[in-house]
This record gives sequence, C-alpha cells and structure tokens, in this order.
Amino acid sequence: MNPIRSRRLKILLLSSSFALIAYLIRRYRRYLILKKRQSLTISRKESSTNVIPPLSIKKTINKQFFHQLQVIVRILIPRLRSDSFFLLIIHLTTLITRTFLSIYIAHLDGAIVKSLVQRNPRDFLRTISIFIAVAIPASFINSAIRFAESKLALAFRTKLSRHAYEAYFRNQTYYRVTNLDTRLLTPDQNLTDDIETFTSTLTHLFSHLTKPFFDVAIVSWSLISMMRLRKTARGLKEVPALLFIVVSFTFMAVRKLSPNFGKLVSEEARRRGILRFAHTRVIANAEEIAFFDGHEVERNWILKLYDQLREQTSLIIKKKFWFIMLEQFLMKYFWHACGMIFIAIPFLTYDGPPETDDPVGDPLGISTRTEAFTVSKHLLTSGADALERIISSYKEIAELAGHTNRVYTMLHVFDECAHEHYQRASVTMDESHNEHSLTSVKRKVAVNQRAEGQIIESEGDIIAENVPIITPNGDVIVKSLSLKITPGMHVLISGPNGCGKSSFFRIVRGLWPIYSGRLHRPDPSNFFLIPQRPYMCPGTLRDQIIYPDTIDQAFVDDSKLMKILDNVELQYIVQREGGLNAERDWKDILSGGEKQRLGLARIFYHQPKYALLDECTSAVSIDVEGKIYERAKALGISLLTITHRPSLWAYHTHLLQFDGDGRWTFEILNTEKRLTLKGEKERLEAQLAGIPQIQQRLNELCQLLGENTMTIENQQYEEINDD
Ligand SMILES: Nc1ncnc2c1ncn2[C@@H]1O[C@H](COP(=O)(O)OP(=O)(O)OP(=O)(O)O)[C@@H](O)[C@H]1O
Repeated sequence: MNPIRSRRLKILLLSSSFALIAYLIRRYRRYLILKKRQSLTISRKESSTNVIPPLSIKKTINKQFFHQLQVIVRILIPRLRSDSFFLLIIHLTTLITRTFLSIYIAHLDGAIVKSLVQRNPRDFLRTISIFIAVAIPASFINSAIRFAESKLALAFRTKLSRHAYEAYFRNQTYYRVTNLDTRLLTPDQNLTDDIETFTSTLTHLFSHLTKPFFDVAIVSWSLISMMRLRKTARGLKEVPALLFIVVSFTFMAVRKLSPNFGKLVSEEARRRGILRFAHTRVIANAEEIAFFDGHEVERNWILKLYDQLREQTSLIIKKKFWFIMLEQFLMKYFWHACGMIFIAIPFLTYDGPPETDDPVGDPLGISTRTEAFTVSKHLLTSGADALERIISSYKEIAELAGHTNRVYTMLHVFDECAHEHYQRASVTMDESHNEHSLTSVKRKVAVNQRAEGQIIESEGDIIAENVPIITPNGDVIVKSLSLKITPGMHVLISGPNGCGKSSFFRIVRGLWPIYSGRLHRPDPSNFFLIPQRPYMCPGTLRDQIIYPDTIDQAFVDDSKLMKILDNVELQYIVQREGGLNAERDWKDILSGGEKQRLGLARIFYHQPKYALLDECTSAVSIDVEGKIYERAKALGISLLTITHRPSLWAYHTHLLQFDGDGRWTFEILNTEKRLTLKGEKERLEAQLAGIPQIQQRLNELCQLLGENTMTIENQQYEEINDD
C-alpha cells in the first residue's frame, strides 16, 4: 500500500478511536448523573409519601415464608368440616382422575398406532370408538378442574376477606392503621387486590403442583412396569439414575439462576398501591383541585408514580424473558433429547426373541414395538411436562412468597394496632428551623413507646390526672393535663391553631393512646363528635339523621325526626329532597351550612351525655347557631365546644384554654368580663395597627423638611429626659 495512504488511514483510525472513547466516556458520565438523580428523586418521593419499604425478603422461599403461609392456611381451612376443605378434596379428586385418564389415553393412543401398523380395521374402529367415548368424561374432568379451582379460590378469598374485615373494623383498627401507624400505606389495596392475588396464586399453584406430583409418580410407575417387560435389554438399570441426574441438574440450574421474583412482585404491588392512592386523593379533592386549576401538579405526580410502576413491571418482564428462555432450553429441548435417548436404550439394546403376539402377521414384532414406543413417548412427555411444571413453579412459589408476605403483614399490623402496638417511621425534626412555630417547644417521645396511661370507666365525669397530649408522631403538645368536667358543665375550648384542641377530643374519646397518667371517662357511647365537615353516609335522609344507627336500630318515628330537623332549622329539606326516604349523594347536594346542621341533628337524635363540637357551626348563621345551642342545653347535653367565635361564649360555663406552648388553664368562664376584655384588646390592637404607618409618614416628612428623623423611642426618651 502507498505509505502516505497508509499513514492517513492510521491517523483516521486513531482519531476515530479517540472520538469513540470520548463519546463513550461522555455517555457513561451522563448515565451516572441520571442514575444519581433518579435515586435522589425516588428517595425524596418515598420520604414525602411516608412510604416504608416492604419487609425485607432476602431469600424468598425460607422459614419465614412457610410460617406465614401456615398462619394464613389456618384461616383458610379452619376445620376439616369447612366448605373450603370440602372444595379442596373435590379439586384433588378431579386432579387424580385426570392423571389416570391421561395414562389410559396414552395406552389407547398406542393401541390405535398398533392397529394401523397391523392394518387391522376392526381393532382400529374399536379403539377409536373407545377413545371418543373416553373423551366425554375426560372433557368433563378438564372443565371440572377449572371449576373446582375457581370455586376454591373464591372460598379462600371469602374466608380471608371476612377475617381481614373483621380485624379491620375491630377496636377502630381502620383509624389506627392509617393515623397511628405507618407500616401499611394502602390498607385498601391490601384488603382487596392483595387478598385476591394471594388466593388465586395459591389455588393455581396448588393445582399446578399437586397434579404434576401425581403425574410424575404414576407415569414413572407405568414406565418402570413397561421397562420390566424388556428384561433382556441392556443399560435399563442405569436409566432411573440418569433421569435423576438430569432432573436434579435442571432443578439446581433453575434455582441458582432464578431472579428474586417474590421481592420483585411485592415491590410492584406496593408501587401499584401508591398509584391507586394518588388517584383516590384526586377523586376526593376534585373540587379544590378544579378551583385552583391544579391538574398539572396532580398529573405530573401521577405520571411519576406510573413511571415508577412501569419501571418495576418492565424489570420483571425483562428478568422473566431470560429466565423463561433458560427454562425452555432445559426443560423443553434438553429434556426431549434426553427422553428420546432413554426410550431408545431398551429398543436398541434388546437382544431377546422377537416380541410379538402375532407371529404370523408380524413375525418381527414391529407393531408391538411401535405401540410400546408410542405409549412410552406419550408417558415420558406427560412426565416431562409434569416435572417442568414442578420446577418452573419455583418462580410461582417465589411470587406467592411475595403475596403471602403482604397479606401476612397486613393481618399482623391489624392485630398489633387492635392491641395498641404501633410502629411509625421516625420523623426527624430540626428544631432550630422552627424557632417561631409551636413545634420548636415540642418535646419528642420515642414514637414506638408503649402507651402506659390508665383509662378508668366513670359514671359520667371526665377526670384527667396528669394526662399528656402526645401526637402519633411522638410530639408532646401538652406535658400534663389535669381537670374535671362533670355533666351539666359546658366547656369552651380555645387556643391558637395546632395547640391541641382537637387532640384533647381524640384523647377523651380514646382515639389516641394515653402514654401516662389516668383518665376517668364514661363509656364511649356517651360521647358524640360533630366535626367541621360532618360525614355524610350513603343512604336516605333518615340515615343521615340517625347515623351511625341503622334503620333497624332507629328508635324514633317520623314525627320525632321532623322535630329533630326543626331543632336545627332544616325541616324544609324534607320537602325539597322528596321525603325522609329520599336517597341522594348528600355530600354533594347539600351546602356546607346544611351539612353542618344535619350533623348537629344527630346530637338531638342520640342525645349523648357529652357533645364534642369541633368548629361544627362555622358555616351556620349566628342566630341559628344560638338557637341550636339553647335547644341542646335544654335537653341536658353537656357541650364541649372548640370555636374561635366569641358569639358562642354565652352558652358555656367553663373555659379550657391552651396557649400553644404546652401550657393550659381551666377556669369558670365569665362571659361578660371576657367580652369586655376582648373588646378592649381589639380596640388597642386596632390603634397599634396604625403606628407603623404613622412612623413611616413621620420619617418621610422629616426627610422632606430636612429635619432629624424622630422615632417614637427617641421621642419618648427625650420626653423622659425633659421631665
Ligand atoms: N394524625 C396525626 N398524626 C400526627 N400528628 C398529628 C395528627 N393529627 C394532628 N397532629 C398534630 O397535633 C397537633 C395538634 O393538632 P390539633 O388537631 O389538636 O390542633 P387544633 O388545636 O385542633 O388546631 P386547629 O385550630 O387548627 O384545628 C398539630 O401539630 C398536628 O400537626
């Protein structure tokens, strides 16, 4: 080659290699930056949604999995006489029957081939007729397997759902799980999707595993008995050992190379739950979002969550691709080849007399050998299929372990919450950042500390003895509260936002645990809480008034209900909405004030000893509010009211005041004196509000006149000096 051309070529090659290396380095750096950013956003998202990672599943199929499965199976099959056990037996019977039918059909196949090789039309017609006759029960059994599997899955699901709902609605667990504990982010998903997936995977796996085990046992037995017929063949004894080696090798390879599917599907389910939770939030707050045109924020958030789910799903798909390829290679082609070798051994090594039942028509025994080959191949294929299913179910068992873990965790957390054992992800709080907020003075208790306060049931008094108010996060809002409220007292509760007014109700009503001290209070049925936004249950207008009673428990007639509505000035609504039995979406069709009055109607129906009113008249006009308070007091209901409205002071006898720094006072409420003081305070506040503007104007005038700027402090100082 021309030396100049070769030099040029070298330079070209060198520079393109440099360019390629530079390009690859750049790509790699970009990849690293992207990866770092991604991990940052994920951790930020996780902390903002307060998501705790799923329980670690190191090796999916381990002792822990078998223990969890055992606990759940006891719920699914509580007794031998239960319907689920009965269905399990039916399912098992259909599976066994199917195995026997398969073997019978394999022999029939062999007989059909033999009649063909022998050119015997009578035998052919006879065997084909038997085949068609057997096809009817065989199809029935095939369909029965699916039927029994679905029925069994449904029975399991019903059992588990009932058990879980029972636990969820016991001891206010539904409240505690979401408000006092952080282990379950989406209990709705655990109760619906997770239970469904777990039960269907379990039943599917049951049929996938039981039938192959029968198949392998019975098929091996049939093959061995067939082999015995060829006693004179060489190398037969080695066949079982070779079979065992091949199967063990495959199993070990699959086990070693199998990804952790349990962990993968568990994570996928968790991400699906978070996405669903985000959807529910949009539906619940649709009006606010629409008012603010805030759909961009929501869409971006949901798309991000969807992308996280998509990433996980595509990771599973990718891992499955390589795993299925390996499975297919080993269990389809490799086994097929091995199977053919094993079948061939007795045929090739046979050196006895010709095997024939028809020495005239088939002196070499070809038809018998063909029949034996067809049957063996059929049986070996069934056996290989069965083994393939057993080995490939390793992946399904790993997935089942993931679902089992989610269901078990749900039941475990429900149980712990019912017994007041909570766990919360620690929230670290930098107090120095919050100098002016209430949180700066809050002390923290260990979030997982046991609640050791005592609750004693009283006749009617509420007595708190050194009871602290501590939030589920462990923030101490009030260190120690001691007071006595007796029936007939009407207590006004006031203080700045976040000082613990509603928390006081939660403590009294028993929603939050008491960490120390003693609380005497009557049975919870003596309290009735009306929040600012009362809950409108599904059902009729009557159902709203008597809530949480049901129609069967209602103890007043329609005229009394009308009187109740009259007490809250809401009688007109009966006519407007078409009677007490009208069913509407009450949350949407009533105005804010109407909903509050309907909520208040409930205290006239239930007439509790104590009505806990949490700013529940903020949307009701002052005159109607006054009438409702007077009527409730006339019925002997003690009112504990949280309000910022001075108009309500007149209806109370005592004042419980929190200052927001953990201090509190409890005293008799002198409304007149308080109103006078309040008036004076407001006047002074109005006067003080003008002072900065006056000061600013004075400064401007001083500047314009070229005189010294005089602040109020200076002036006062000079005045004092003059004196
Ligand atoms: N479920 C909860 N988990 C953790 N902290 C909570 C929870 N509910 C309330 N808190 C915290 O407890 C503190 C007191 O809340 P609370 O609802 O009692 O305030 P409040 O005095 O009624 O205020 P407002 O007048 O604004 O209604 C607040 O700092 C709040 O953040």
